[in-house]
Amino acid sequence: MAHKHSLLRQTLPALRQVFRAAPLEATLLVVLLAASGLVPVGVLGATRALVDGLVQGLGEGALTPRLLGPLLGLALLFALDFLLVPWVAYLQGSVNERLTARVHLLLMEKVAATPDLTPFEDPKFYDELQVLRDQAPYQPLNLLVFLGNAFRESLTVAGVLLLLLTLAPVFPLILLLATLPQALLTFRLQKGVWEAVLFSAPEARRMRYFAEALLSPETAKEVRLFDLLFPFRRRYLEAFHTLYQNLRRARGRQALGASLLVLLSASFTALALFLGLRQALSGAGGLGGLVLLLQSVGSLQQNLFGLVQDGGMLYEALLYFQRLEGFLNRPPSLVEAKGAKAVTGFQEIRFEGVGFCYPDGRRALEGVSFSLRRGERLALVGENGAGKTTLVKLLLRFYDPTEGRILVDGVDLREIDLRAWRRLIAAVFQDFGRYALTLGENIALADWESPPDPGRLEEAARAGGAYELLRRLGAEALLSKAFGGTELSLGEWQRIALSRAFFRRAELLVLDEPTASLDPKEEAHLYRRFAELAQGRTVLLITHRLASVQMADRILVLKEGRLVEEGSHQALLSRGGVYAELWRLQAEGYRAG
Ligand SMILES: Nc1ncnc2c1ncn2[C@@H]1O[C@H](COP(=O)(O)OP(=O)(O)OP(=O)(O)O)[C@@H](O)[C@H]1O
Repeated sequence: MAHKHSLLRQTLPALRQVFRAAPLEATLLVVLLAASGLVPVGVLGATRALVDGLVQGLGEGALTPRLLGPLLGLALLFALDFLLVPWVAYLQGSVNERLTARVHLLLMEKVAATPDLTPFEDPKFYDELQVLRDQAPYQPLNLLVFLGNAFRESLTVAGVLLLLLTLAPVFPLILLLATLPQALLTFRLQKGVWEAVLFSAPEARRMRYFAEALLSPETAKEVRLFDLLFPFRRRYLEAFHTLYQNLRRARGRQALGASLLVLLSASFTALALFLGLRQALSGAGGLGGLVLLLQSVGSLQQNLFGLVQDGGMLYEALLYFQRLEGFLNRPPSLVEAKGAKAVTGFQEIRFEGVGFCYPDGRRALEGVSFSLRRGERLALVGENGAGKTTLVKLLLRFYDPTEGRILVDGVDLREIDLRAWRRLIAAVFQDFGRYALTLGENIALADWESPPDPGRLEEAARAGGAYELLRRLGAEALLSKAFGGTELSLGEWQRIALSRAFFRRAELLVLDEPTASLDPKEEAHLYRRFAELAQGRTVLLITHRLASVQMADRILVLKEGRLVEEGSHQALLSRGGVYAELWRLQAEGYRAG
């Protein structure tokens, strides 16, 4: 009973998704599958009646109604069987398409609607997402095919056993003994194989990873330059051999065990036939009964083994839907406060003793306090890993501080409506997006709800340095090679990302290394325009190029997660601290160059 329950529990999440994706078609599919599962049972019954009719009518030389009935029945059943095939395929295909789209949509909604980035820090979340994403294109189809087969085969087995009951109760029992042990053993061993596959997931994943590294265009240059085919191929093969050894061992056990049971199966089959023959000779079951018995052995074996063979794929598909359900039911990592305040602007943002540890325990910020007033231009500098980007992530509330708080006009950021807050901000990140959309769309994404406005697009492109590009290619030019569009250089993409930020008429502009890929001319140009562009806006600029920092009203220097210096360029230079040292090093570098 407990087993039954767990089987049901395993099947429910999958069934729920199937019926939500396509309720009508799924119901129809169940009906057709049930019919196709019962057809073989009907064929056995009709064959038995036909044989019995034949024995009785032997020598009469005419087709009696006793023969015509079963004959017609058989013809109809065969016709039905042929008829069901295309319609089952049609429904499976159609439900599959809707189910696959549904699974993808559920994943997209769950992941992209998460307001913060904390889940991505959790390796378990990340792994789950990876598996769910990788298998989303084929597990729905596996489910429909293998669950459908299992349903049909179970019905056939049950029907055949019921039919055998009409001969004598002992027959279903003996035939089950003839077929079930072998099927069960095969199932158990087969399960060993799937588990070897599932549990050796790390190997399978490593294989995929190294194959991907050699096949993808992102790594193509280094692969060739450093001759990475050989080391990566070796790693691939190492993973493959481990996986292969495990699987081969499990498969060998499976074949051996199943062979050992052949004797048992043969004995019980012989016993059933002996009893059947005796019954037929005594005239009790008739010849039809004996034929039924013979055919039942074949049918039971075929269907039980079908169940076993498909069991592995079915198990995996059911597991997939269980995982999906678990993933979708994950509680959100960031819960928005009830009655959050919808802000429309701010006068001052204040960091008060802000500290932050990444969920893996790594401390990135400690005791950071400063304020940023409306209209001010603040630069954030510091060595790699000093915590600059982390500070921006907290400001955008991708994470909440682990100590201290961020106040917007005295209100804790956690009490502020997140969407309203983010609408006030435009940012260019180091890893900005490059979307396979048109050039115009790439820029206007920052405010996609507004109606198209060529004037505004032009203005943003001018501000971000993409105006030439816009004029040359046009707003309708499809970008990114993925869909046959134009590919841009990294610096050109960065101009688009900057224009996107300017497109959103935001109060606060956050620029994290906005010029890393720009040529010196455009960089100088951008900073010269900066005062004008930043007019009335509050700006937070992260940069390693100290020359560009001079346009800031105030500079914050971060070192190992702590705020160590704060002041204007001149004040910090005369202080002779970390900033002055960084400045001296850069200036020397330029002179040496
Ligand atoms: N997702 C993360 N999980 C764990 N640690 C992280 C994560 N992101 C960053 N860190 C760590 O936090 C510290 C601060 O990183 P951050 O990206 O804020 O530095 P940064 O000052 O912006 O550096 P850079 O100049 O290289 O961009 C680093 O030591 C980094 O290793």
